[in-house]
Amino acid sequence: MRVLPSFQVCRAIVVPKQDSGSFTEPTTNHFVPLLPNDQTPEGNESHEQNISYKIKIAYNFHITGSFKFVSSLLSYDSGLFLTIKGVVMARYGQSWKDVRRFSLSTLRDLGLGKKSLAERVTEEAGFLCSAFKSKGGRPFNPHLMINNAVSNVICSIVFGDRFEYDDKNFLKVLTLFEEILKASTGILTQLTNVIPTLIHVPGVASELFRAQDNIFTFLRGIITEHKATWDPNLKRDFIDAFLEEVEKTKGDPNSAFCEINLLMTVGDLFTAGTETTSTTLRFGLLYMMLYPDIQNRVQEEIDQVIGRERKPTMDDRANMPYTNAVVHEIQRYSDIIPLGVPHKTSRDTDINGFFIPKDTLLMFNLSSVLKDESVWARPYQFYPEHFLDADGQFIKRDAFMPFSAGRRICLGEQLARMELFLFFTTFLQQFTFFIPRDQPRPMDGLIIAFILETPPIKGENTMNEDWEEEQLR
Ligand code: HEM
Repeated sequence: MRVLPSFQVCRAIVVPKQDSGSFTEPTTNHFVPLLPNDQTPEGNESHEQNISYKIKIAYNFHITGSFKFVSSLLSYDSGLFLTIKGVVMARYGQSWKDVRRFSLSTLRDLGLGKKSLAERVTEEAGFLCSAFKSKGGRPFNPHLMINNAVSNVICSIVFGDRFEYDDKNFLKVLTLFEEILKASTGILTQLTNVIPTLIHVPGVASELFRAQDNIFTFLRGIITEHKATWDPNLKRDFIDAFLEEVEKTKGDPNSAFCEINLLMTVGDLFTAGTETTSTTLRFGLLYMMLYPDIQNRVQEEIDQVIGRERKPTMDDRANMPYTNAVVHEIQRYSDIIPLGVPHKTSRDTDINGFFIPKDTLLMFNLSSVLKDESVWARPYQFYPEHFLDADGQFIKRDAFMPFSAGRRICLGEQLARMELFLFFTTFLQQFTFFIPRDQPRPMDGLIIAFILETPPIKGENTMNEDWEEEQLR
């Protein structure tokens, strides 16, 4: 493995497919405009090749769903080959393009970027605050409740439904995300990554894919229900819109709109739309507990601009530079997806003197940009002033790229930004968060999983375990 140093825009850890002999030694700073997917030639590959993607098991098992589902598509040849559909892990090509374009336009049709969706988010934030209030000021861990509320936003777009915070089935699904993240750093994953043939040992695959399998069973149930009640004249949600495309393109062997792709895309939106935003929000609350002065300043701004009664709207953001800066700093400092999503060069590539051969796995070191010492005044501190000018006005920073960049930039960025601002502002409008007096100060460090996790917060844990057990019983 060779680490390419000092990129101006985005840095990459490059993992050569075979030998590293073909790499030239970097000598100067290099500019990398997020490489591989932007440069893939379109064209004469077969449909099957277009959707196949070679990648190491450590990444496969996070994202691609149940082993049973993909098992027939697995083969072994100095690594694992999977046929992957959906958006997140789909190989750059026509199928990915069609599904990404469709997903973006359907999300817009269903309210993304419009007032109606912002109102849905504020409504959900209100439900969540009521659930917080029901704790009567006692310490508790808001982990699952926040996940549930955030997930409800993407669920209402994709499934046309939300789930109550005490819905036992849904809470079980939410705990599966954590299982997946924990397993991602587990010993079995590491071993399988080093010795991919292990996947063929009976029991290994089912253990690795157990949680995904359960998530996909849940999603299959929802899709089956939709199919049973589908009315072509009524577009209730994303699944209905996708079913319409499946119907329209029936008989076209090259169509991306097949049922497997429906399941994978719904899985992508559901998982990507739940864990990322809720983890960021939990980091936000953690930082507010750790830095009460910053929390006070946000609350003062909320009092001035919104007051205590009116619900926050997206229009408020322009008048709230400090809060906006804090929300950005939460994302910069928590840096929850430090290595982005892995990509692969689909042809030999030459970038400013680097030769990167075809089929090289690339991981983008987003962390090196979000914590770049030459850009940020205090890269390793929580410092909202990173996003404020001398007059206290909000400033955009080029090196703020938690959503990555290029053609594969996060599809849900707009939704995530809206959710972060509205949830966070609603929380601080209604509550002050602090560490229980008898508890030690939690760390502001990170737990490494595929995405980074908040550390356990002791005082909250006690309550949470009771609460979670109570909910799941
Ligand atoms: C704070 C919240 C979020 C963060 C930090 C985040 C970050 C990211 C990152 C780093 C990538 C990889 C980009 C790349 O491959 O270079 C990504 C991809 C993606 N995200 Fe997000 N994301 C967030 C929220 C969401 C939400 C709410 C959705 C749901 C709509 C979503 C859907 C996706 C999808 C579908 C992709 C794959 C895009 C593609 O490959 O074309 N994300 N996200």
